[in-house]
Amino acid sequence: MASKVTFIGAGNMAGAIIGGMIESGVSPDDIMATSPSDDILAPLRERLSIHTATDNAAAVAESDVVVLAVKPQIMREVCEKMRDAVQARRPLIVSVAAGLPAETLEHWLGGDLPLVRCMPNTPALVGAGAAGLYANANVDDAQRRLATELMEAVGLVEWVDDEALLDAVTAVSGSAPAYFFLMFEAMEETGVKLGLPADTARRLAMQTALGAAKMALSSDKLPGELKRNVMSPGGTTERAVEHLEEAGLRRIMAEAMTACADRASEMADELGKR
Ligand SMILES: NC(=O)C1=CN([C@@H]2O[C@H](COP(=O)(O)OP(=O)(O)OC[C@H]3O[C@@H](n4cnc5c(N)ncnc54)[C@H](O)[C@@H]3O)[C@@H](O)[C@H]2O)C=CC1
Ligand SMILES: O=C(O)[C@@H]1CCC=N1
Repeated sequence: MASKVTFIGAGNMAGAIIGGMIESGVSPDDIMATSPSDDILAPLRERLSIHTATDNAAAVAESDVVVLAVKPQIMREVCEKMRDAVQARRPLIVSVAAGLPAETLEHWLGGDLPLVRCMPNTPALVGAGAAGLYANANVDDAQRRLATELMEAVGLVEWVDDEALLDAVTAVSGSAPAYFFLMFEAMEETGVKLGLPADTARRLAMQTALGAAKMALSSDKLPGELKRNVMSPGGTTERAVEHLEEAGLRRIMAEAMTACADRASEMADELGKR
């Protein structure tokens, strides 16, 4: 991608996408990141050789794509301060913020802009991200391809036609790395109780998750069948899976993911007022 991409905000999510982009071969010369604090930018400059700036408006003036990657709570102030620069340049805007509606973001930036809302996740850092994307009516085909190219550099891309579905994407992939990290913690704790050294239990649990995901992605069988293939009748897995089902794992996942999606829509109500 020869387009100049500027990340407004250089935290966990921007850092993950930038790291993944560079890993996939995008030139650091085409990437800029901004933050009010040079303490955050200096390591990115030194480690990844990207451009950095503390002035958002100046950074926008040279960009083809502007990725909004600050916390939702400060987004309004950040957008309004760079509004004139955005209107002068009219780049493709890509927001990765949870909750905030495209129309509100566009309005804060002065209106009539091509804007893609994206819900990514941090495994983008290792090229294994999973992102949902939604385009507003001003986004043309070339800009849609550009957003796809940007996010495909760091993982899987799924477009949704209904913006409200991004809340579901947040529950299924945006927030979901944390569910698996929690599972790793729980599996390690139990592995230790069962006598394994902590690092052995951790490595085995993580490698097993990687193997299960890789196997399910490359198989033409559905996960239920792959699960049954591990469950020998009267064997060990059957005992564990029966326990998970009886203890309500499906209900717990449904409640947690619904709470996640509800929070995204609540954030839109709290922060997305125009
Ligand atoms: N962390 C995650 O797993 C995911 C985060 N997101 C979204 O990404 C966005 C950023 O989240 P994180 O990276 O986790 O937060 P973070 O707190 O790690 O990063 C935010 C960055 O914004 C910078 N910043 C603060 N004020 C600024 C300003 N005026 N101008 C430019 N930069 C400024 C901060 O220095 C910081 O580097 C949020 O909107 C969040 O909803 C979306 C999907 C996943
Ligand atoms: O927890 C959050 O609000 C952000 C959005 C999705 C993942 N992290």
